[in-house]
Amino acid sequence: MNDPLPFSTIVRTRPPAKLNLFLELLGKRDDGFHDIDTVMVPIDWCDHLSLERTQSDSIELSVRWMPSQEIIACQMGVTPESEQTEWLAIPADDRNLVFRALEGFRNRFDLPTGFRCELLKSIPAGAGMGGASSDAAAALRCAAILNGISPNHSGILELAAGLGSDVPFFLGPNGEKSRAARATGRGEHLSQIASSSQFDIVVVFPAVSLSTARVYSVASIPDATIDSAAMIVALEAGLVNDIAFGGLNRLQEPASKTAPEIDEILKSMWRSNLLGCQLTGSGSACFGFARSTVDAKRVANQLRSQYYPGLRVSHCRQSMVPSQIEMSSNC
Ligand SMILES: C[C@](O)(CO)[C@H](O)COP(=O)(O)OP(=O)(O)OC[C@H]1O[C@@H](n2ccc(N)nc2=O)[C@H](O)[C@@H]1O
Ligand SMILES: Nc1ncnc2c1ncn2[C@@H]1O[C@H](COP(=O)(O)OP(=O)(O)OP(=O)(O)O)[C@@H](O)[C@H]1O
Repeated sequence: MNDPLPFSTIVRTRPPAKLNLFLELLGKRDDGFHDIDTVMVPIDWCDHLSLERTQSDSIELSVRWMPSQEIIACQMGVTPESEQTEWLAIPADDRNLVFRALEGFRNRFDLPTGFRCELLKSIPAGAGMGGASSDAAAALRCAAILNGISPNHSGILELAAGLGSDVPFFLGPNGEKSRAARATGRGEHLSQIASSSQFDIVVVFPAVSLSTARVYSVASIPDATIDSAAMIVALEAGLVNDIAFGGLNRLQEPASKTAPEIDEILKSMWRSNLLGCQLTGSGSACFGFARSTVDAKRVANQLRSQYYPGLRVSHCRQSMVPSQIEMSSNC
């Protein structure tokens, strides 16, 4: 453990979203979780997080949407106050996973000092894109660096797994840089997948957020489960057709029953000539692989105008976990 960095130091990072290219349910456990076999990739749809130490013993968190809540509400054809837009209201108190991560960090390392954190949101919430989990992992790593603790300290991994099943993925398997990983157990056991390709992916968020617990609660375990091995081979070989058409998400059916707009969006995505369209995580966001960068831009524009206002559509590429951290001084 080194000395903490000066109070004037600010660290910044861009927590990425994730997509589940493959997600099989292996069984329901006694602790209320499911054993899963999933393959995830980080993508370049990112939030922005900055963190500094403070002399107080508290956590100050501010959260706002980029470019603004009003612009996003306008794109989606909703008013920020309406009941259907709970996904726009991101809490800045102890309901926020970043707040809980920093609080857990202070307790775990017995810190007398506090944190000031600014979170700029871009990743849709309740979308199955792991936005809150990624923010929490980023907050833990930034907090570690500011306090002279290695981001690979075993305490960071323990805190991450305690915050949520998806959080460890955003630390990278064994803290190593990763473009794809397999997660098993309830999602906290990670292994690296040697993938170096970058694919063009169209990601679509319909204006609905889904509760992960609710989607799992109505899912059934298949009689015969499928293994992620073929997806891993396809990723390692960089074969976009095999990846796209080898996708599986066992939560897609229960999520579509909860939110019928998912099936409608998926049908439109298939019609626009994307390869292998499916739901990510517990939804509601869907994605499909494009045949080229030009095709991805064309399909994203087409879906945006077809549904305007009503969808958030983004042309994404694979990125990397953990996110890179930059340091500056406000002196
Ligand atoms: C759907 C995925 O995003 C796929 O990567 C994850 O499995 C969900 O991970 P997460 O959002 O971090 O979920 P957690 O916060 O750990 O759990 C929320 C709730 O989802 C259910 N849950 C979650 C993970 C899991 N393997 N089995 C479950 O049954 C449990 O009811 C749990 O109470
Ligand atoms: N930092 C955060 N960013 C976004 N939502 C947050 C955050 N902290 C807490 N939340 C709450 O968590 C819920 C959704 O979180 P998140 O965006 O991670 O869901 P998700 O995309 O379904 O994630 P997952 O893929 O892990 O299931 C929302 O109800 C939101 O209010």
